[in-house]
Amino acid sequence: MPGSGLSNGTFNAGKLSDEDSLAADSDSVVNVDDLKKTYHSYTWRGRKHVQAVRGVSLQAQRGEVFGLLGPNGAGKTTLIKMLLGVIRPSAGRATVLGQSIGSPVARSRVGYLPESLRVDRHHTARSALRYYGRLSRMDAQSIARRSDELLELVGLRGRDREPVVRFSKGMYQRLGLAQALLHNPDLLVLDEPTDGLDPVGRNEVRRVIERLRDAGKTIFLNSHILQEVELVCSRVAIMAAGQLKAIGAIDQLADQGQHRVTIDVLQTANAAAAPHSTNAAPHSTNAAPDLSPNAEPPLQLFDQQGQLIDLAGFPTLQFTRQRVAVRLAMEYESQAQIDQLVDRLRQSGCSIVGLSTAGESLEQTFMRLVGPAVGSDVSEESAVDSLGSVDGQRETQSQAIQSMAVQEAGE
Ligand SMILES: Nc1ncnc2c1ncn2[C@@H]1O[C@H](COP(=O)(O)OP(=O)(O)OP(=O)(O)O)[C@@H](O)[C@H]1O
Repeated sequence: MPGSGLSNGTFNAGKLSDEDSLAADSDSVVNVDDLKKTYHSYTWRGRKHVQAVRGVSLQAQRGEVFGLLGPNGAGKTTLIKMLLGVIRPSAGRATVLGQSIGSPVARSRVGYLPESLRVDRHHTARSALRYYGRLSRMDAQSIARRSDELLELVGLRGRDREPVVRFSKGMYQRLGLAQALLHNPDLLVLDEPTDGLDPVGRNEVRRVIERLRDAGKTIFLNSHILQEVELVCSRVAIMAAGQLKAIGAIDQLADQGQHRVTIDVLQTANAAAAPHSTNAAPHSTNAAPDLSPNAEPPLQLFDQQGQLIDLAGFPTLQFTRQRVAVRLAMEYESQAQIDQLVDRLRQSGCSIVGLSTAGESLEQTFMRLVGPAVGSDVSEESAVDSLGSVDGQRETQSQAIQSMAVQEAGE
């Protein structure tokens, strides 16, 4: 990667031009209806079919940052390629800004930042933008004007005449954002825009994304970095095995999951480690029992009279010893479960010194919905990646358009 070891330079996101603030046609910028893609390929063992996308429907509204999440092989890149018009769907329908995907008008209004943009070493940021502008058939005057605005926007104004080999990865990605914005698209498709960036670089790219969102651009963001998605996206779609597992605001998705309560009980002489008693069901823990000779016996709670507190009604309770407390934690579905546990502890004379509840993180939501990583259905043995040298995640915009022609000719 160019520019390794060099600083990012001072970053000052510039102002957006009126052109950037242009409103899109309608509120539904991306409209996907039961979209499907099956890849067919031939090997010496016969024909293979990979159902990469199996009936996905979703909408992204104007001005929102929409996150697309999913494990490897979920079908995200295939979906993005269909939206960009790089490959044709096998079935279903989709529009971008009211135009059929793949149509020249739709393509002219979509900007794409591939995962790993390749810019020739000899280019400066300015000459690279000139090159991409010419590819998009922009005239020299428009290229110069847009370059000024965009270099300001992405914070590269003072560094625009340096060769890109001196750029850090963050600067490089910001240049990538500028090239994706050159023709002033209404929809931006960003593939892993912050992958491999340090926290400063991530923050810089995030700030540009936020400015674009505030200016009314719609952003479709494919990212593996869940924290990133949590920070910048208003809604997310979670895909696995070619299907949509969930779609909605991050809070909404998390609300459907389990919540966890943690209660700290003051550790007295009575609430100490002890072997299981026979007069009550043992407090369960999800962890496998440690059977080694030096293992500590499981923690249990005793009342003031030294009797084991019966907590068998709370089978998922887990215990950990804190400095001055014993921490009880369990998943709960209703407030009543917390009330019952608190009542039980108080009736037994326990002093509660802390209680907190927490919802799911996006990562927990993701794991709940997706589980262990799963790939798409393959009708025979393993999937074959027939894209060969045309790896969509590494394409520049112009290469993407060229590859579309190649793909379409082949289909
Ligand atoms: N050109 C192709 N020919 C045959 N199968 C393909 C082709 N492109 C992708 N696939 C298969 O389609 C499925 C979905 O792939 P896709 O690249 O869309 O997933 P993804 O979610 O983007 O994964 P990743 O995050 O790893 O990029 C996978 O099983 C993949 O092997």
